[in-house]
Amino acid sequence: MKTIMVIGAGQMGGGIAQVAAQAGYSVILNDIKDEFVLRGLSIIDKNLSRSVEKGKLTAEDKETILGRITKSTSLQDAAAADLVIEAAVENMAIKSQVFSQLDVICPEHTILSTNTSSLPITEIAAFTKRPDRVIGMHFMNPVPVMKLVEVIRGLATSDEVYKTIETLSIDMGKTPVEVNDAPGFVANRVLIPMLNEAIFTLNEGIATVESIDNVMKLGMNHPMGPLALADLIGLDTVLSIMEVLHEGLGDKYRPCPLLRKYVKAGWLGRKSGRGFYNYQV
Ligand SMILES: CC(=O)CC(=O)SCCNC(=O)CCNC(=O)[C@H](O)C(C)(C)COP(=O)(O)OP(=O)(O)OC[C@H]1O[C@@H](n2cnc3c(N)ncnc32)[C@H](O)[C@@H]1OP(=O)(O)O
Ligand SMILES: NC(=O)C1=CN([C@@H]2O[C@H](COP(=O)(O)OP(=O)(O)OC[C@H]3O[C@@H](n4cnc5c(N)ncnc54)[C@H](O)[C@@H]3O)[C@@H](O)[C@H]2O)C=CC1
Repeated sequence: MKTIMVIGAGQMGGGIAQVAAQAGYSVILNDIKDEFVLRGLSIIDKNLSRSVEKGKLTAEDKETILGRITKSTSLQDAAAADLVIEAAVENMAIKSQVFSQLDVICPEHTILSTNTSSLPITEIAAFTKRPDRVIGMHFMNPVPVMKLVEVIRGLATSDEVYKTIETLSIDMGKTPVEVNDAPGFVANRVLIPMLNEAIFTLNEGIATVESIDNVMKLGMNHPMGPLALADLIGLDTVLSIMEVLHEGLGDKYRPCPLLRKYVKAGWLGRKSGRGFYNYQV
């Protein structure tokens, strides 16, 4: 495997492109607009500069890594990819469009993977004529820091494709963990209801934003509180995942109305400058 195309240059796609380029792969970073690709590249540049300042990389390494990433705003560029990692927004209509187009554009050997947080891999695979070559590759945020990749097989995913992705994840410095195709897989089945419950706690006036986060940081040693973590993930993504859990697993997983209200207001967390906290964008 030589060339990886990453679709979506947001916080996840940018991070995935960075670790893939650091692992020596040629990366095509794709988004719908040039400005989004440039924004993704500038975050990668900033991350690598920080590593240079800390003495973890040389300035020359940084340039070599950046030199492995090419920009793309056309899905047709996937014709050159051995693997595609899709990290566009958490929306089945968009993913279905992307996967059905990729199936036509990509050579037969190309593996099509998705970084979806919660959507069924088997259903995404069914938008292609190569369901045996479709797989879930679920990285955690922030990608350059977090070790886990959940690897999720669809019903038809071949053993060969699973093995390739397992090996690639290790090459990228990650630890793959195999989980079955079910709403939210393991990570988000367990994590996101906790974030939703923290939002209910806020909505019911039980404590302030800071107090809720402090309880979980000081009491449970979580590196960040649930409301700060929801802001990091993106409240639109948290809501999409809760909706998948709600639809697939029942009423226990009802999204908190305050979460819906924030998303409707465009308060999406760090990426929009406002969520449970305020940020500079
Ligand atoms: C929604 C889904 O589908 C699945 C998910 O991803 S769920 C979310 C999973 N992620 C989490 O739970 C994250 C929980 N939070 C944490 O682990 C930590 O708070 C954190 C890693 C984000 C920040 O750690 P911290 O110690 O508070 O801050 P800080 O000292 O600034 O950073 C620690 C290191 O991470 C790096 N880092 C932090 N944020 C980064 C980012 N966005 N990109 C790249 N590197 C980053 C820093 O440069 C620093 O690196 P060094 O060790 O080389 O110095
Ligand atoms: N935010 C998180 O903590 C995590 C998110 N994920 C998943 O990763 C995916 C991306 O999430 P984020 O990076 O957080 O979102 P984001 O909102 O930061 O970025 C998404 C990017 O996809 C682009 N995009 C939208 N439609 C596209 C298309 N048709 N073609 C190419 N690019 C397109 C957008 O312009 C945007 O730049 C989602 O499926 C999400 O569920 C997975 C793990 C963690």
